Amino acid sequence: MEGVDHLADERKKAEFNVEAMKIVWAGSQHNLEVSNRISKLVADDPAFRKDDRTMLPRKELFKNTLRKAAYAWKRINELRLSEEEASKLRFYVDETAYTDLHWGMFIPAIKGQGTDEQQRKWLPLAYKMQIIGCYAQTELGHGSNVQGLETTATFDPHTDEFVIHSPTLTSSKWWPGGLGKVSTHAVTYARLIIDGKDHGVHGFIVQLRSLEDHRPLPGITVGDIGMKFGNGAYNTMDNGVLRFDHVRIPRNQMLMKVSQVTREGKYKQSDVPRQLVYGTMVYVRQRIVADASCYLSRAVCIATRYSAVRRQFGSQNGGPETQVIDYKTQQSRLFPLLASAYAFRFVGEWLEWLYTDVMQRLQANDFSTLPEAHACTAGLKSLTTSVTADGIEECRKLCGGHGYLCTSGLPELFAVYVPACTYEGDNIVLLLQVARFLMKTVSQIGTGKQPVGTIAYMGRIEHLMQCRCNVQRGFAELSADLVEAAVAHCQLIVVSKFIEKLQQDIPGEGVKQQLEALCGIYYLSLLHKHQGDFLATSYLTPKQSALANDQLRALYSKVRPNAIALVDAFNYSDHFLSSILGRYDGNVYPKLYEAAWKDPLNESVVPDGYHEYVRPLLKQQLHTARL
Ligand SMILES: CCCCCCCCCC/C=C\CCC/C=C/C(=O)SCCNC(=O)CCNC(=O)[C@H](O)C(C)(C)COP(=O)(O)OP(=O)(O)OC[C@H]1O[C@@H](n2cnc3c(N)ncnc32)[C@H](O)[C@@H]1OP(=O)(O)O
Ligand SMILES: Cc1cc2nc3c(=O)[nH]c(=O)nc-3n(C[C@H](O)[C@H](O)[C@H](O)COP(=O)(O)OP(=O)(O)OC[C@H]3O[C@@H](n4cnc5c(N)ncnc54)[C@H](O)[C@@H]3O)c2cc1C
Repeated sequence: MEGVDHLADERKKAEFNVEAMKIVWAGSQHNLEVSNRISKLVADDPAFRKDDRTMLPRKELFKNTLRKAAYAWKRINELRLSEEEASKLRFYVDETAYTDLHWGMFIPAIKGQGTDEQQRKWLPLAYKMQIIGCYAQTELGHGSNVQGLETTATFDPHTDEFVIHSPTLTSSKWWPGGLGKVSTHAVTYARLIIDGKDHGVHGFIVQLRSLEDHRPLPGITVGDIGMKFGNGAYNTMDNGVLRFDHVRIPRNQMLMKVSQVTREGKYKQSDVPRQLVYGTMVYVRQRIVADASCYLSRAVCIATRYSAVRRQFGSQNGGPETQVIDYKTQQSRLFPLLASAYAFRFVGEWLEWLYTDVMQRLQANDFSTLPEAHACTAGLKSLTTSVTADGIEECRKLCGGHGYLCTSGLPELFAVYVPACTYEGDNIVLLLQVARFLMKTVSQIGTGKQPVGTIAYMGRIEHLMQCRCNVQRGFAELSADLVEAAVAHCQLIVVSKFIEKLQQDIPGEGVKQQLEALCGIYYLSLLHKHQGDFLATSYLTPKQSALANDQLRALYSKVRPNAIALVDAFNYSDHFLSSILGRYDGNVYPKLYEAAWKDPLNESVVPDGYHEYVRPLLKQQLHTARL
């Protein structure tokens, strides 16, 4: 019934202060206040309706996204929202759009790789959205291999310009979000050519469309690359294709913080690592880690609430059937994901600190922690997005048949999230970067002391490195194993940061105890999953492994009465979750039934097509012997 909290009994079981846990999840009292205010602002505004997305044809869907983005911008300015509040508003609008790339990559690229003069020129235009930008790096033929990009930027000393050109079909820019139909400018990555010498990939600001009539400028061919996975989902984004036919830009539109080209055409590489040209990707990877906890927690919230509502089997003498959340199999699938959501939240906080620290060091020309930052952002982006993508799908399955309905919110959540395993760096390619970092670390141990434990096999590689073959062959031969080592390395970071979080002062009755239980579930479920490795390397005895599994089950029982309260602490509105299964009040069945009749297919009792295609079948006079 309306107004009844079908989960009230579950909420009464909580053994901790949920309001205090909301502050832990939000990061601070201030963050919680801003989240509450902006989330309500969005949820209460019908202009931000999103329950129709999966039913709109692409052109209508996209136009609706443009409308929402323009309306959001209008509200941001009317209400004079701060950058923090504006970012929260875009988060709660919950619709991928060209603005993600404008604010999330185009502006950071100029801030990270532009000179002070270039920032003074371009950032005010971008902040006022008088230009709209995208990040055009990936090409049809190359995405992972940035050094393989083919677009050229050839310096013309006669005119003090760069000529931007797409020499081959595979050099066409392909995938950049916001490029297809909206962006007026791009930070474009191209090979810098001076007097016939290739200086590698650099960033350039290129205008793509007229600010008067939005038509592509001369030499520019640009469009959308077409429909992507799922209905609605990422099809609100205009991922584009772009070709340059000898497009001329002024020399001062090469981003020149890291390296410069003088008026005379002299190339100057500052004494900074060339990899700083990759800085925007590092920035986004660390943000994606924090975002993974948001996506995973949304799916877990839906699956947990529904698991408490859903009853199946187990009725005694006509009494109520068993809540599926009480089945150990349901708990063994759901609670590690709940623990992961919290774990990723905390490692995301730490990674943001690490990134900020590295950026401050760079200001002082201290590059000592750059390799660690690269390895951590790459590895944690890979780990958290893979677990989150798989976790959203598991949450769909945890909801049985109803999880497959669009009104569960889970199919679209999955469809919009899964590209995170690919964009900003394919997850395997990034893990190989971590493995390279690990190998370099191990080789630097290099005093003949063999690594032990789960990285013992790296000693064999090191041995190969020293005697029988070169690093490349050893690395390539064992790359699949090295990727597993990289994952283990990243898991160690996640567990360590969860434990460090628990060593902080955490106010609120019972809050720390719940987080300790979730931390235990996180590392014990990992131990359980990989117990073969631990047993094979004698890190664990069979008895210890059995004890760990017993403790894991005990922790499931400890978390069970608190599960609903632990997902309430995510503080998501019903509007944001957009899920009948995940409703705060648990009023699932009536709302599922009500929603079904709103589907356009039910606008008529007899479906379109009946008379043409069904009636003739029913009325046909079959003359086959079979009948
Ligand atoms: C779910 C929504 C989330 C939204 C959250 C909010 C985000 C903000 C908004 C964003 C909106 C939407 C997100 C989607 C948009 C997607 C955008 C993109 O996809 S942009 C394109 C991304 N492309 C890539 O990531 C390409 C991946 N490839 C690479 O990074 C490189 O090619 C690499 C690293 C694989 C290889 O580079 P290279 O060949 O140059 O190096 P080597 O491997 O030879 O290594 C040499 C040396 O360099 C070190 N190195 C490499 N990279 C870095 C780095 N980034 N920083 C520092 N150091 C680096 C490497 O470790 C080696 O060191 P050595 O000491 O020699 O071993
Ligand atoms: C939704 C979406 C949005 C995007 N937005 C943008 C954007 O705004 N701007 C932009 O520039 N790009 C964008 N991209 C492109 C994205 O960054 C690339 O697709 C991504 O970097 C992967 O590169 P790739 O497509 O070349 O994959 P590939 O590298 O071709 O991967 C194919 C397979 O090859 C494997 N592989 C590749 N290299 C190696 C290796 N050395 N060793 C072992 N295996 C390897 C990979 O693991 C993978 O299994 C977007 C992509 C998507 C899907």
